[in-house]
Amino acid sequence: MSASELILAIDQGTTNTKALLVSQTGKVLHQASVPNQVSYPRPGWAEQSALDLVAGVKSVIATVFDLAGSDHVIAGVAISNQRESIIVWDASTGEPIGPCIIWQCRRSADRCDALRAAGHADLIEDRTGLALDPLFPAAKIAWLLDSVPGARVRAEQGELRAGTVDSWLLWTLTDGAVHATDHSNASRTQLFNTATLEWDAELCALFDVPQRILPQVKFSDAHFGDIAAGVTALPAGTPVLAMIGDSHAALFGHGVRAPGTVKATYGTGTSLMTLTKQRVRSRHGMSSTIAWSQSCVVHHALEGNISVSGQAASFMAGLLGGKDAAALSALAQTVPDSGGVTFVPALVGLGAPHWRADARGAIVGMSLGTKPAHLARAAIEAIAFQVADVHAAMEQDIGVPLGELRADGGASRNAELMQFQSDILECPVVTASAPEVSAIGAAALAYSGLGIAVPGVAAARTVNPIMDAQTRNQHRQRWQAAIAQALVQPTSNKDNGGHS
Ligand SMILES: O=P(O)(O)OC[C@H](O)CO
Repeated sequence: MSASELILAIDQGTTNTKALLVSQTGKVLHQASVPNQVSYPRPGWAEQSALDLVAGVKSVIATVFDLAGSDHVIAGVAISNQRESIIVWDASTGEPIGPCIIWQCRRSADRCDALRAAGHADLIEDRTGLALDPLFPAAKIAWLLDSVPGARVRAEQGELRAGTVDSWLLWTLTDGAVHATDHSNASRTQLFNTATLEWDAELCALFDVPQRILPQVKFSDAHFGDIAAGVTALPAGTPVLAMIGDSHAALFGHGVRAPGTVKATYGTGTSLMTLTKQRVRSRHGMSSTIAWSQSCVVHHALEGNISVSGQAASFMAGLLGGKDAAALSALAQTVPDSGGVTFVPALVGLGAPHWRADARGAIVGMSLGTKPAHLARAAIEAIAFQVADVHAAMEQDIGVPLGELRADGGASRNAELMQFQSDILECPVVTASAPEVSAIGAAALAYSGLGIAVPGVAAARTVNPIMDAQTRNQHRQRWQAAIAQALVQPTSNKDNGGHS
């Protein structure tokens, strides 16, 4: 492979869709990004247009292809994606039968509750490593099949296909030639048995999902298929050489190949992940998941997924009439602390380690002295507090103190947040020199299949704790009291999308 042959990595996230041209040394040579719309049609629901996601991918590919010019040859494509978001489409027309129901959506909460009430939660977690929760696609697929007229019959007759975003993009980029996913994405569906490495017939029956509509599961560094003629700016036949969930790709991008290092990706939500020697069952609210499969070997991990973290800042910015998360962060810096105000961004329930779909957001501790800057500060601090909760639970599962935390994603560039994170965790936080670690990780995985070892993204700086123990404990107690408040708030049926 000559040095001019490069991987184009797509990072299809909830908030943005990006494409990056990544060199054989892991350097980002060109990149493009477009924002995505998310709709919230009812309390607790969240969805995107599946066709808009494809349009965004085509647009960023075209921009990067143009920027690459004739200097570079695109040897292949790597896909990293928002996980647990599901699309069901017509196999002959490629038309989605409904929206892309995204990971944050809670519309299938009643189905999960029914399975729990029937005593199936333990079996589901035992086989998939995932706590029964509407975050995961299984119950969402069933919801779509039952809500779109005629869909269930069509699914049973083999006329429909279902898949997570990687699978949907692969289908469209190959013009319907390939219906496949990788082990990391399959392991997030709550239908994949991570012990047998197959779709689990019993789980498909429990969730009422016909197995025949699910994609073929391949190794994350497989040759998944080839880009079809006229679908994108890329030449026909450009191979798709890697697919991997974004959080998993970030761990790979940090250069982590063995247990012992934990990373946090600060995106719309935040995911903490660490490799494990084998498949484990968490006892402290973590997910046991497949990190990736490479060179025909499956690697397992523990993960704690926080549903709303970076998004807590943009949400609070909106409430306060501010422009965006960056403006909120600037406002937060005008006060030395939150003035005793705590914000729990349980805006779609709480994920790890609590797993309470019925929890709702809470702002506690306000007084007549509370200013918008205190609320802004509380929103930034909430990101760090949630990460600390998952970190503590993960440490309990692992049984030994976790060392430094590797940080990546947009909010990892916020110096004040990283300092507060280190202070609350009482451990060093090492930030990555490039924020786009997921895309670089996906590219590195594709390169690895071509025999090229891309180094992990270098550290930008190490942030050490400076907070005194008494202040840290006060902060932690304040947070725990607020979490308790968020967990006891009554949820009306309407908040679950009208389901009882
Ligand atoms: O859209 P992101 O980058 O926040 O990632 C979403 C996660 O993959 C959901 O599990």
